Amino acid sequence: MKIAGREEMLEIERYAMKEIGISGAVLMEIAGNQIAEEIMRSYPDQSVHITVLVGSGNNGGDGFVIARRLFDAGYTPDVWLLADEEKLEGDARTQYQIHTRRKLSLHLMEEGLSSLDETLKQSEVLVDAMLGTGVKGAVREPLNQIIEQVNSHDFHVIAVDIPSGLDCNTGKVENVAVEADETYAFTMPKLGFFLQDGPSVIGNWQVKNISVPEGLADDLEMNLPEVITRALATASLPKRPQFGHKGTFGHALVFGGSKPFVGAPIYSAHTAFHCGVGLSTLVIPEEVYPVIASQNQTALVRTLPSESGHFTGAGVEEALFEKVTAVAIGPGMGRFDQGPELIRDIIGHLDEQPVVIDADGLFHVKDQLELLDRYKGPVILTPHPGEMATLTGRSVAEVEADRLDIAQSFASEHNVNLVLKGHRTIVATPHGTWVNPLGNDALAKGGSGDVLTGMVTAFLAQGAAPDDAMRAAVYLHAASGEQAAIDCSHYGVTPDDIIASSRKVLKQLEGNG
Ligand SMILES: NC(=O)C1=CN([C@@H]2O[C@H](COP(=O)(O)OP(=O)(O)OC[C@H]3O[C@@H](n4cnc5c(N)ncnc54)[C@H](OP(=O)(O)O)[C@@H]3O)[C@@H](O)[C@H]2O)[C@@H](O)CC1
Ligand SMILES: [K+]
Repeated sequence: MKIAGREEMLEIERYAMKEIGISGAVLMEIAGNQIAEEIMRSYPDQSVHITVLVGSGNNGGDGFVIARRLFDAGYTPDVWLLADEEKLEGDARTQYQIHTRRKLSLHLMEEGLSSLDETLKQSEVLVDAMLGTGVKGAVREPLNQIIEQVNSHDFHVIAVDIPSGLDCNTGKVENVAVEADETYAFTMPKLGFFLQDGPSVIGNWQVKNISVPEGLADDLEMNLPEVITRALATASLPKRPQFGHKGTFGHALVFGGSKPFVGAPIYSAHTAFHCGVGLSTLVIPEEVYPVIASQNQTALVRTLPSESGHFTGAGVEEALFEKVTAVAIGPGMGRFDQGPELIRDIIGHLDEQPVVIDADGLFHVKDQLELLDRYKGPVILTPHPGEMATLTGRSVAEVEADRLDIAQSFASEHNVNLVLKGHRTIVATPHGTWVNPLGNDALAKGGSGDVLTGMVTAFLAQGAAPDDAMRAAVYLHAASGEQAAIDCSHYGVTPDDIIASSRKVLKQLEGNG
């Protein structure tokens, strides 16, 4: 499922009208109908109090269609036009004229905001058709006040195409946006659903087909990001030959650990084991061996010389990587002077196996990014926004404000594969970008990233291509977090719970495939 911005939606709409010959009024009619039908399905009792708030653009035009369809079906919605009638033009004006010529009831702004608030107080369902993809900048008077009023009430809010006030491209809410329970997006979800403030205002979202095929985006050669749907995640999992032996399923090697961080590499190696690898091996500093060995039951353990609880950089040799099919560097590794050299040395000894770099592995690689482009095998980086800021020399705020573009351009510029973690994790390769629609606060905990590293490494070790491995892993990780929160509460989820839930989720995905 592709994700579109404002300009792409306009281009697709233009194409549908000009080249396919579906007029704007027809598109609007289908769009409005689709949402009216959803409302009627959810609220079969026609006495339900529905309020439709209509703005001056085409989003408002959709609102008029929804209202008319509801009247036709025996409902009596309160419809408010929140703009000057003179301002309406084009298809929105046509819909307004149909509404008024049919003498369907309509409230106007002259009635005043307090009268609108009286209506809102009695409403059970609110349809937000004030502003759509065409919003520019901060919401102006009086709509900003009206949106605040709307948000202060406790009714079911249905946003038409996008919650009013949310920027379609950036996901930024400049001053105020409708907090929707449900958003019905036409043709495609919008970029803003997944960025910045978007996830917190869109509620549950669904796409409605309005007779504009999604494939049009490809015909128009739009290189759009895609949503990692459950089906895509399932298709991205490595295939498992039924009669394989442990050698068939790969060998993941995790380089990490230090005195303060003994748990991290264990989580990664342990996760890899739970996600299907035949073997996983931990390579850790000698001094932490006793602690790690006592806590680890699934991975083989190798040690390298250490000093003050960190690797010294010595001891990396080819034999470490024999029969290894994917390597993760970084979990719990910490920062130490020889770090950059150690990373160079590890990569220098690899034989084109995929390499995942995470945590302080990223810190050690930040000043030698050319190493990544030069390496002949696939490189996968899994930064959180802070690590991405370090890699790019920007602030965390800058990274968060422009996640998608920063991830896309970093992947292309350095010829790497990137998982930019966050509330809506982004997967970027030099050839494409995907957005994970899942994830919750239960994942925001130390150790959760190490589990994700283990998942990506596991799928790579089993032969998945980098984009497949990253998509499968980020989806599985987030779905496991959601499942764990159901089982153990949002407060109580630990990395071990995410690992345990991942088996449940994998089982569901296996059933889907
Ligand atoms: N694409 C498709 O295939 C289809 C699209 N469709 C629908 O069209 C929608 C896009 O419609 P659109 O382009 O007319 O823009 P829309 O969101 O109604 O807003 C424009 C109005 O908002 C106003 N306004 C702007 N900023 C503002 C602010 N900060 N504060 C206050 N006001 C502000 C602006 O006023 P102005 O700034 O010009 O004075 C103007 O009046 C789309 O979301 C979907 O619902 C469907 O009908 C079917 C097919
Ligand atoms: K809207």
